[in-house]
Amino acid sequence: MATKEQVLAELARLELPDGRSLVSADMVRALTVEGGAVRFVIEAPSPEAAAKMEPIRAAAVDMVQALSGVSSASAVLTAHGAQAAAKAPPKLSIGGHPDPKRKDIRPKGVARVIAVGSGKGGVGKSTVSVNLAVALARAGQRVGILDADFYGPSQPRMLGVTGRPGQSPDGRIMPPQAHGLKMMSLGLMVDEKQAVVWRGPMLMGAVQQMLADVDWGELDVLIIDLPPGTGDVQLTLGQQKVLDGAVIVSTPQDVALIDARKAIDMFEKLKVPVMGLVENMSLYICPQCGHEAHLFGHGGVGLEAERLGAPLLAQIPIDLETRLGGDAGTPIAAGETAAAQIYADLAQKLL
Ligand SMILES: Nc1ncnc2c1ncn2[C@@H]1O[C@H](COP(=O)(O)OP(=O)(O)OP(=O)(O)O)[C@@H](O)[C@H]1O
Repeated sequence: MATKEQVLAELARLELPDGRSLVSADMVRALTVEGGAVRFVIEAPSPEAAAKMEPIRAAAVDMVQALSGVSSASAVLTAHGAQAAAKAPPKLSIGGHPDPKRKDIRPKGVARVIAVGSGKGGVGKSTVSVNLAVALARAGQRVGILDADFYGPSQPRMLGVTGRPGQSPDGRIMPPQAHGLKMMSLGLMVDEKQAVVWRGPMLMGAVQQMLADVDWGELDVLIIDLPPGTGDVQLTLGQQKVLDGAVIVSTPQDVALIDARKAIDMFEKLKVPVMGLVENMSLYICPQCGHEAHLFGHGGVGLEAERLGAPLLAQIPIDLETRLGGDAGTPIAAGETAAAQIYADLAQKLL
């Protein structure tokens, strides 16, 4: 069986026009080797560079395929959003009341829209959203993530995307790409201080624009990272029949669970199927001695899932690497740790 190191060593032999290799130019992302099947993402510095790199991608796949112990190889070419952003600042402005004439805001090319919600803030909803999105992309899905947590947009930081998105020739917003995902966030369009004073109609207008005015293209799934609670954004998305399902994140702590119940009730009233619950910060395993501590209680989310007849989709421990990855713009699910495996399993369950 080939190892990741052997694959990287092989890719390091493939020379780019500037003399560097895919490895020395730090373009290889999300490399996985599973039972002889090798998958990776080549992240180009800009969409223009990516457009010229198809022959490199094909050559890289051929080289890896020829390695002994490799049964199949595939690579996806993406472009990093930040550079693209610098070249094409959008003229489109976000903000303003929703257009009542615009009824159907669900993006046409998107097969499924899944919301990730929570009752209470700070339970890890954005962390779960982005890592689930990355895990789905690693499982071969075409995935987008819409950061609709307008009061605290964290996806740009969690995915390491800065700068403003580009604009397509027909005037739509081009979502930046990172870690194999298309991403859009109000945090890329307006000053954070501006958005926090927005109320109902402004938020609904922004939701409408970020779904309908963004060129999401063809996607298998769009994950929406909701604001915490049961506010205007949730109502707009539910009433306008945008959502196919919702995943609820909670910690096992009672105060979080009480609020999670309210979020679940709201989705039920809106006739959005609750696909399951995720227990985040489920336990802490001491890296020194292996002792398990249930800092926020134990089992509460599982009991709630049972009461609802909805699956408990995952139990995610408190993990330093998860927090560090989130702060550094490298979601933990893009790596090979135990936490990454939990997200891969969560993605499989949802698939
Ligand atoms: N399993 C985990 N292990 C360690 N840290 C975590 C875990 N889940 C989330 N965090 C950290 O907790 C903090 C809050 O997480 P996050 O922003 O995802 O929560 P949220 O519910 O989206 O919050 P908000 O209500 O502000 O939108 C972040 O610093 C994140 O890195």
